[in-house]
Amino acid sequence: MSTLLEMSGVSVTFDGFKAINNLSFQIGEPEMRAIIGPNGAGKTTFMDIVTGKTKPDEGRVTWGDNNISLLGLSESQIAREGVGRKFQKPTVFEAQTVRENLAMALKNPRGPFDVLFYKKTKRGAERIEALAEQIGLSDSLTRPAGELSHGQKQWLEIGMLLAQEPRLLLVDEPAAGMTPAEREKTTEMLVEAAKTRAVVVVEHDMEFVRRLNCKVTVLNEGSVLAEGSIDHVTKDPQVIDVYLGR
Ligand SMILES: Nc1ncnc2c1ncn2[C@@H]1O[C@H](COP(=O)(O)OP(=O)(O)OP(=O)(O)O)[C@@H](O)[C@H]1O
Repeated sequence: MSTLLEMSGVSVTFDGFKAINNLSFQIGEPEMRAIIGPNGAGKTTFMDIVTGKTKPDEGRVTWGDNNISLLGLSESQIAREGVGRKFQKPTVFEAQTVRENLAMALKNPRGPFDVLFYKKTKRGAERIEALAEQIGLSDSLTRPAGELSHGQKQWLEIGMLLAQEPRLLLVDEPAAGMTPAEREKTTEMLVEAAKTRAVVVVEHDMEFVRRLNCKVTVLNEGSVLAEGSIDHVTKDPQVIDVYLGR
């Protein structure tokens, strides 16, 4: 496993308040990583830094085989480098079918206007079917996305992100609002995705985190408080004190 993303000594201050405080963090490729921590620990800000939405005051953020700095890149350049982000609320095109949503999201070497190309060619159709299979929506390809359940919309959005073949997928609280069965399926989907890329999941649901069966980073007050297996971090007295014991 090689290092894909490295943050070192990163700090961000909002109105005099250090939301991220000398944070160092590494993620490998491929790797599944969970990030947990109390409200205000800096989890969202961390993702904002990776995607270029927030620029740190200090520190380095390097990426990829040539250790390029992400700090000089715009949000769209970072997305093109292969960073995908799934926000908590699903944002799919409700009036379009599942198939059309996936077709729109596919990385298209012929340019952004050629949705029909993907719908009509064999390769495009196969890719859509494979993605639908991966997200458990094979039977729903012709349904408008607006008709899907909350969990299914989340899966569709995960599929749309996977269509772009990100090297790093950031996922914010995927389990929120899902039924236990949907959560289980979501776990399987993310675990599968993390076999070929880096996936970083921010989640409060500890059962969900346990099932991801991966290294866990605990953030607190903008820094790493603990890191390791779920059993390691859940036994850590400091983690119990600031997060789990509450
Ligand atoms: N744009 C901003 N301006 C001012 N303060 C901010 C801004 N964004 C975040 N903060 C503050 O920075 C701290 C870290 O926030 P962040 O949203 O990253 O935490 P979090 O770990 O994602 O929390 P939660 O679990 O509640 O989502 C919080 O105290 C928050 O109020």
